[in-house]
Amino acid sequence: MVEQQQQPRFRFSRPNANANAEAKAKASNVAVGKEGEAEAGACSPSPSPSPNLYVANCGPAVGLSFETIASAFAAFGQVTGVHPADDTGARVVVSFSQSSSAQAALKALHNGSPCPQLGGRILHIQYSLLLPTPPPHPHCDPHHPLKAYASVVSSSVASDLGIPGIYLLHDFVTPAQEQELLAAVDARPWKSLAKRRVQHYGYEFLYKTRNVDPKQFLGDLPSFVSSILEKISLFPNLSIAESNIVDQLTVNEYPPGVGLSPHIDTHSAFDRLIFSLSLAGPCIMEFRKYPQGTWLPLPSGRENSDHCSNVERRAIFLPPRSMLLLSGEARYAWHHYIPHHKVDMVDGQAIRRGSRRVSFTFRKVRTGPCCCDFPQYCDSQMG
Ligand SMILES: O=C(O)CCC(=O)C(=O)O
Ligand SMILES: [Fe+2]
Repeated sequence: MVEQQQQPRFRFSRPNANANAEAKAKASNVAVGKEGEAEAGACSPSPSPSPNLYVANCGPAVGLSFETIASAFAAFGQVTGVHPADDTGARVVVSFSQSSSAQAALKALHNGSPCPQLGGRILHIQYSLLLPTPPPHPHCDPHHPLKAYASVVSSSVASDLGIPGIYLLHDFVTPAQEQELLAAVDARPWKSLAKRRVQHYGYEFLYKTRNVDPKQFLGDLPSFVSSILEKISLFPNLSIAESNIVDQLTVNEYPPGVGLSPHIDTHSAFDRLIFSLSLAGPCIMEFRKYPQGTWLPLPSGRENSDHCSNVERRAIFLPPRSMLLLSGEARYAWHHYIPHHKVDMVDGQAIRRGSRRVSFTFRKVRTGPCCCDFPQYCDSQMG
C-alpha cells in the first residue's frame, strides 16, 4: 500500500515571544519551550492564560486512559477534550472550556505536586502552545476529544462489527508455529518500502498499479506455509468448492506504530476471499464504508479529513496468531485501514504495539473481471 504521512494533530497558538523559534518549531512539529528553545513536547513559557494544558507523564502508555485523565482534570472545571500531544502515548493536551480552569489545575499540580485524582502521579504541566485542530467531522476525527487513539470503539469479536463477511479466528496458529513462520520469513530477503518491509510469493503485488501481473508467476507458495494453507481450506465459513483458494502471499512487517492507509484490495486483482494472519504484535484494523463509493485509495494524508460525511466506521482488534477473513461485503465494499498508532484503545484498555507486527495476507489472483455486487467499489465495473 502507499505509505501515508500522518496528519498534524494540532495547530499552534499565536506566540507571544520569539516568533522565529516558533516558526522553527512549527516546521519540525515540535513546540517552543522555555527561553524559546524548541523542545519535544509542546510547552509554552506560560503565555497569556490558555484553556489548554500540555501534560507529560500522562496518557495510555502509562496506564491512564483519556477518559481517566478527563475525569481527573474535571476537578478543576469542564474538560472539553484530552488529546495525544504526540505518538508516545505519554503526553497529552487537556483542553478546558475556560482558561481559569486550566489556571487552577496548573496552580494545583505544577512543580511536581502529586495529582491525588491520578493516584499521586507526578505530572509535568505547562500551558500548551498546541491547540487541537477543529475536527472536520466529529465522527471522522480520530483525535476528537476523548476519542484519541481509538477513533472508533474497537472490539475483539468480529460479529460485534456488524459487517457481513468478516470472520476472526483467535489462536489460528500456536506460539511455536508463529516462531517458525517468523524465522522462515526472516531467513528470506525483505523488500523495504518507505515505512515497512514486504515479501511476495506466488505473484508480486505491484504497488504502483495496485495489481499483479498474472503472467509473472513466481512459483508455488513456500512450504513453510503448507500447514496454514491446509487450515485455511478447513475454515468454517468456506464451502468445499472453495478449497484451494489462494495462490498469492504478501508478508508485511510493520514496525511498532506503523499502519496502512485505507484501501480496498483491488477487485480486478484478487478474488473474493482475503485471509490475513497476524503474528508477533497486535494492531487494530479499522473498516470504513464510504457511501459514495470509490475503489481508489484515499489521497495521501487525507484518510481522516475528507470523504468523511456519512462514513461508517468500525474497528477490530487483531491479536497475534489470529486469522482474519474478509469476504463478501467486507472484502468488496469496506476500506480496511491500520491506524498509525503506538497505542490502541480496545474496550477501554490501552494496548501498546510493543513489537513489530508481521502479517501474512493470502489471496487468489483473479483470472477474469470482477462481477461483484458492489459496482461502485469495483474497478472492473467502473473502468
Ligand atoms: O497487514 C494486514 O493485515 C493487511 C495487509 C493488507 O491489507 C494488504 O496487504 O492489502
Ligand atoms: Fe488490504
